[in-house]
Amino acid sequence: MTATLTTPALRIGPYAVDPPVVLAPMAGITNVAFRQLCQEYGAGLYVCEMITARAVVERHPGTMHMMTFAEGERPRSMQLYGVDPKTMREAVKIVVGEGLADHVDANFGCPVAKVTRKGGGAALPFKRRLFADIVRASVEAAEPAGVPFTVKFRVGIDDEHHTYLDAGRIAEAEGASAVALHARTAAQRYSGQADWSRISRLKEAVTGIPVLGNGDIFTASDALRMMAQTGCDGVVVGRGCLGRPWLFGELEAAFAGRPVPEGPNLGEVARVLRRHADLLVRHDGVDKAMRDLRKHMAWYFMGFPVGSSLRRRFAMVSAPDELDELIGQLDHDAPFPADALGPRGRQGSPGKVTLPHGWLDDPDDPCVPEGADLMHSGG
Ligand SMILES: Cc1cc2nc3c(=O)[nH]c(=O)nc-3n(C[C@H](O)[C@H](O)[C@H](O)COP(=O)(O)O)c2cc1C
Repeated sequence: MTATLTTPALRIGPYAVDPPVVLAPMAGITNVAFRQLCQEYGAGLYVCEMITARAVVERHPGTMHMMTFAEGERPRSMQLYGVDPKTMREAVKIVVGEGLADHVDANFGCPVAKVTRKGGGAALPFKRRLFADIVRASVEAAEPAGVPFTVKFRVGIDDEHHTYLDAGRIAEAEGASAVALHARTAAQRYSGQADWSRISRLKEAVTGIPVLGNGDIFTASDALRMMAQTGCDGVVVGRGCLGRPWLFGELEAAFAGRPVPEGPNLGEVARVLRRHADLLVRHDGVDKAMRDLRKHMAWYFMGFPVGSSLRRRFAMVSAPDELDELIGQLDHDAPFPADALGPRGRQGSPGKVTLPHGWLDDPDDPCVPEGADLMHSGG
């Protein structure tokens, strides 16, 4: 039986997301060029890099540039990060009111110390009332324009402080259009395995809006397995598509019950890499494009027979001509490595989550520390 026969269509507000696949927001990765590249392989919902709510309100020029979408990219899906209801309301009002976004997601999953130390990211859902206030304020700002607001979070701070079931119930009660769970705690960072049984439990707790599952989808069959095992309404794919934008084509085929195409050989990967470079140059100019592309090189060549000195040269490429010259040196016939599981991107080791003093003493204390809405990148 195929997933299409067992899986009802995913709807997020007014949008049918078919196949039920979402590109995870990834800071420094899911810019307009990368989204466009992924969208060339398959349909789904493609979320932009995380944008700081305060920077939107202050109309930070770099932030406004991050809100670039390709012509015809619909829905324009934007993730915001904020820690207080007022700033989030204002930011949502701006991006919705000025027609910059058709879907707004909020990031409550960031485990980075400089964020959790201020009570943001994955620390925030522990403060149930504050979390509810932020969701309500954002929904109130988005709803009049018919723009759905969704929420992404982790299992909790650590194994002693799980927040996901309450976060899901609160988000639903306050009018969110869907929730997405990265099935790890903040203390886990990206280590170990995502615990998909948490997604099943969230699905039982949240019955009126779609529940999206996230964590460790590296192949199309992982996605089908997550849907079948957890009953989730859709999947969110992060590190699995790094250096592998064609994964979205494989997901589309799998969800339609078609055979999943073979992975590309090295020559085809080089063509994808070249296309990625072109898209980046078009949006950002050569210098920024090459800087951005360099971080994707190791992911593109993962498992392929590319010598270390050639890899190093790719990782320092500074111009499209040079890229072409290096591509010419690759063994284009090298087949896709059958045993490569795919790039895991950043893994990070587990560790204690840095929190504001006394944060865990009172889960309902809605205080926000001074200067909490800091600029940052990371998820
Ligand atoms: C480089 C990188 C940047 C990320 N940035 C964000 C972010 O800005 N917002 C967010 O909600 N999650 C962010 N994440 C987390 C992913 O969206 C996703 O939840 C996580 O990678 C788990 O999914 P995966 O196992 O498919 O990678 C980031 C992850 C990575 C690897």
